[in-house]
Amino acid sequence: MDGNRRYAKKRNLLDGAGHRSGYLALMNMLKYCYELGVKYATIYAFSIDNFRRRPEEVQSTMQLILEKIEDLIKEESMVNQYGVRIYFLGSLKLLSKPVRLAAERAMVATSGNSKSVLSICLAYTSSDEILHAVQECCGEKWDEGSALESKGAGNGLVFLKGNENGKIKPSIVVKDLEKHMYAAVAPDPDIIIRTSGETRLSNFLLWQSANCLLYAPPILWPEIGLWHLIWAVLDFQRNFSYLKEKTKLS
Ligand SMILES: CC(C)=CCC/C(C)=C/CC/C(C)=C/COP(=O)(O)OP(=O)(O)O
Repeated sequence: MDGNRRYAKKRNLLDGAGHRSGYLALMNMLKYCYELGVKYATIYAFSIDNFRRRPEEVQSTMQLILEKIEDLIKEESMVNQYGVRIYFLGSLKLLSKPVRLAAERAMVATSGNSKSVLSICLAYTSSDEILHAVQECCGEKWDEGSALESKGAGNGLVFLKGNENGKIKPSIVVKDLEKHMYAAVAPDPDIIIRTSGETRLSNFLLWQSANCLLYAPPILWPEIGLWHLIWAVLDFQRNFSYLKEKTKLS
């Protein structure tokens, strides 16, 4: 959702008003997605790097996020109308207690919804997600090794195998790591939309975007509309569905 502050500047508004307009644009886009039958949407709401912004800005953005999480879980919200289950992805321990608790409440409150999944990346970066997955994975393998050791099957390092040079390496496979990614709650994305014309991924879903269309319309996020979404889907259908099929087959 790039360009909220530039949108505010362009219209002589405060930064906060840019993020509020950004939130309205997000609600419209999600509604279009659900009407079109998109089952999984993942949004980059706040990165770990965003914590380095001015403290007042971090505080006001978090205040907005808190307020909007509360709105999302209201009975009459769009999330409940469309049967959307919410997940928050990221190092939630970095959030203030009220925001973290609200995020946890939203995950519990929507856990009975099953039509679509909305993943909200908060205090997220892809490198942090990958590190988290590696740590969890090694911990799990270590526990498996220790369990075997207690059964007398060897030492606690049973998950480490020697290779032909006598060096040891953990027997971790791609699937082990993927299981521990925050984003494991959804399949890999088909399309990433990044506004303001930027074609960088800025540490978003780096692992999961290996076979993904990046659509980067030259507009600021609050200016996004239905036509941009349709254009992204048509672009994907024209160029990418064939490629995806090929990747699956090879
Ligand atoms: C509950 C929920 C999902 C709330 C979402 C609230 C929301 C719209 C957050 C966006 C925050 C953000 C850092 C946007 C990026 O624009 P920018 O600040 O980087 O703008 P710029 O590119 O013009 O500097």
